[in-house]
Amino acid sequence: MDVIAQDLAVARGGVPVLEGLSFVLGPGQALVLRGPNGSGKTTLLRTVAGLQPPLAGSLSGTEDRIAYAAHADGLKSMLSVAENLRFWAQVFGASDIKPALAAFDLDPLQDRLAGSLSAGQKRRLGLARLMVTARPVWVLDEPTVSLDAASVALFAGVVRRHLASGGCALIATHIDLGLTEARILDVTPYRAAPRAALQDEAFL
Ligand SMILES: Nc1ncnc2c1ncn2[C@@H]1O[C@H](COP(=O)(O)OP(=O)(O)OP(=O)(O)O)[C@@H](O)[C@H]1O
Repeated sequence: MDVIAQDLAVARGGVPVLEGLSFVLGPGQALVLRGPNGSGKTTLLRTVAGLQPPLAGSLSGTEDRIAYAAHADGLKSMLSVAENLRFWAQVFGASDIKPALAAFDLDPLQDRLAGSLSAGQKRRLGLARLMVTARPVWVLDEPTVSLDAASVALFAGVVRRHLASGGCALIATHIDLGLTEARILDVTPYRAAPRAALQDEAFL
């Protein structure tokens, strides 16, 4: 099933950010969002993930199919690495956390409390969570922040395997993940036109 965005407009804090945006994301495909800071990539990802409604246009193929990895890792600091993964595996009805531990080199850390991990280790755990959701559409916001080169390579491999197994990914990233088959969508041309009335309100 494809994810289809048609003539989508998205807003943040009531202010339109992007408009007129359309794309199709099919099985095995990756779409990388580009654009300067503040251009609306996160807002678009939040909308696709269902955390906020679109201002206009339509989205299909997203319901109950999205695994979203946001800036905040959202880990339970008083649970161990393995307990965190088990928790999410139960929420999503998956059972085996071993492949996720192995893929992100978390085996040696599995009994450590998540709260005691370094920033990069926390990020690896946050991303490992994707693998226990069994969801086909990965929506990733700057997934490589805090990761060293070796971890970026691990992560790129995980994404590649996800695509090869029929999954897809929508990724906002400033770095090149080396996904040669990924398409690029620069959001800059879709910036919403400034609205005088809304801007006036902002100065009140
Ligand atoms: N909580 C918020 N309330 C109101 N406006 C916000 C909020 N968060 C972000 N914005 C604004 O919405 C616009 C789009 O921000 P967004 O986070 O989507 O951009 P981005 O392309 O993801 O940026 P970056 O590359 O810096 O992560 C920006 O002008 C930003 O200042």
